[in-house]
Amino acid sequence: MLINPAAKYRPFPAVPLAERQWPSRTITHPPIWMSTDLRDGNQALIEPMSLDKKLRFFEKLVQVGIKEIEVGFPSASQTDFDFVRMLVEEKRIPDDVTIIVLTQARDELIRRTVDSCIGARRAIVHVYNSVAPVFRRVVFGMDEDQIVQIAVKGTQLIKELVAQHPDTEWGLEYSPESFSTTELEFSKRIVDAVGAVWQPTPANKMIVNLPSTVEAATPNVYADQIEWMCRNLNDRDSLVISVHPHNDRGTAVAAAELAVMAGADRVEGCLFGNGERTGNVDLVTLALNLYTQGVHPGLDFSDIDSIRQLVEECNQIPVHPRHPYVGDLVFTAFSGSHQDAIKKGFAKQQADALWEVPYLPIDPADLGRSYDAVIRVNSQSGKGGMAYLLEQEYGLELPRRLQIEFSRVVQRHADASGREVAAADIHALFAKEYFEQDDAAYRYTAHRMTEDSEGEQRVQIEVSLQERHVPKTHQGHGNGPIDAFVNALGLDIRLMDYHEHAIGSGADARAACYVELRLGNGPTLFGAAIDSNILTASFKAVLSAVNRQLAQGAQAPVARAA
Ligand SMILES: CC(=O)SCCNC(=O)CCNC(=O)[C@H](O)C(C)(C)COP(=O)(O)OP(=O)(O)OC[C@H]1O[C@@H](n2cnc3c(N)ncnc32)[C@H](O)[C@@H]1OP(=O)(O)O
Ligand SMILES: CC(C)C(=O)C(=O)O
Repeated sequence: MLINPAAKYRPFPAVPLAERQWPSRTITHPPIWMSTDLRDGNQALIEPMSLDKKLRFFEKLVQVGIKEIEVGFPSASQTDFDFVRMLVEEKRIPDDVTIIVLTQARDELIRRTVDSCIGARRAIVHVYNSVAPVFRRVVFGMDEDQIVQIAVKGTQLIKELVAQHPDTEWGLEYSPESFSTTELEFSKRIVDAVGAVWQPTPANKMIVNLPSTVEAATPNVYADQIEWMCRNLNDRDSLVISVHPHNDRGTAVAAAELAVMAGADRVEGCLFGNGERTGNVDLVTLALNLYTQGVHPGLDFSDIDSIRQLVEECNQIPVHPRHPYVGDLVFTAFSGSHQDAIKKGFAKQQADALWEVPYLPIDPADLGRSYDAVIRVNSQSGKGGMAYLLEQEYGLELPRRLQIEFSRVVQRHADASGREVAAADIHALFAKEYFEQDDAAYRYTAHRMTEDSEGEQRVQIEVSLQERHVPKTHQGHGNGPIDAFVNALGLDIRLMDYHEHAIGSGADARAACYVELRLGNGPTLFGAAIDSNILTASFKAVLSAVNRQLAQGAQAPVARAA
């Protein structure tokens, strides 16, 4: 890189726009969406789409609800020409959808383009020529008047040709290509000249598409340019002002949004931002950005994964895992504090209330994505993530202090493996630590209990256990079943906390119990168990905690203090 980039690159000049209005506007309704996936998107593919792929993509765009679809550059390739003919002849264009076909402003190309649409109910011929100084000088070697003549003559020819096919409702779209790097006065001049030929009316508008063919400035500059054009073009009420932002600086979405605030009525782009170089603006992100502001975009992305699948297949380009709204990882949190907040947010979120789940700008369910993938666990995760997964996948509602205790087990595992820990792995770790306990000192076998309504010591219990693989029976009594069980064990146990909940419902319901206790002077530790009988679950949970105490070095057995 250069020490002084100013020797090679110039800053983009600001637009002298007095009292610009767009910064204080908000977007309250969606623009007209135009998909150029089958044209700008297609021309940027390593392998352009086949007829079959184009058709499947077209049908998906229709299903999503896009009403203006640029279907190709029919004069450029036989496939594009054949595709337009197929749509027209096989009557595959719904009544409320309009096809658009692109052509350079060259006679033979215009003729073939108009031919491709004959018989269509409605079609828009999109004609362009590049107007920026560098194109005038380097590519065309023409002055401003000659460049205006290319556009004017092209429009005249289109007008003559379409007049010969009155059964089709024809529209015109004109793009001064490379608009955003062109002097505004010259862009106005050429657009007005095209309008003077086409003669649009408020009832029969002409589309003026103002592309940032190469994005060269911050989005506010583009917004200024659009507001300037909206203020200064002739017959504004007979025009649909369209924008076509490219993403060379990575700010196409912002540029499109600010341009709409500045007065653009229509946005051209591609699903997930395919298109020349860094792509066209991503229509999905734009639409869902609106949706998260409470404005329905008029497009349906409620099964966004199936849309992504089709687009990836047709474009042969994967969508990035961090792509807004659709990427594999965008509804996933690995870091502990994010997981904690998301878990709490989901727990508090009411179905019909305003969306308030921290870190998630949209409800994944609105896009047909599942909550399961929201939280994933690795070494950066805390208790919230693993607790969420255990609850969602296995119905285990761990009390808070148990979450803290068990998260250390998960953390050790994640650090050692260096990998993501799946929900099934977390459950296996939990089962090993609390349920299975390979070297358990005590294992529950059976119990018999009687309750006496008289006196203080009302519960009598006989407990059968395996103690270090030796069958033993103990008797005890207490003022409740757990008290009686603990007394029967004859160990110095102090119960600190107890939680239980049902897993499932009806005949298959089981009880989960979590018991926090201290054995002698040992640490306070949890035990956990699941059983179809709630008392058995709680006895097993006590033994689970005792076993963990002993495994961590407490003396066994510890005699109960007198
Ligand atoms: C910004 C955009 O995305 S615009 C869309 C771009 N898409 C495409 O180009 C994809 C399809 N294009 C093609 O297949 C071909 O370019 C074709 C069929 C359109 C034309 O092919 P060719 O006749 O071989 O010309 P080529 O591709 O080299 O284009 C350059 C010529 O077109 C002229 N030209 C370029 N744009 C325009 C225009 N909008 N209006 C009139 N002439 C133009 C150039 O001056 C140059 O003319 P020259 O050869 O006399 O110097
Ligand atoms: C044809 C025009 C609209 C274009 O694709 C561009 O300028 O990027």
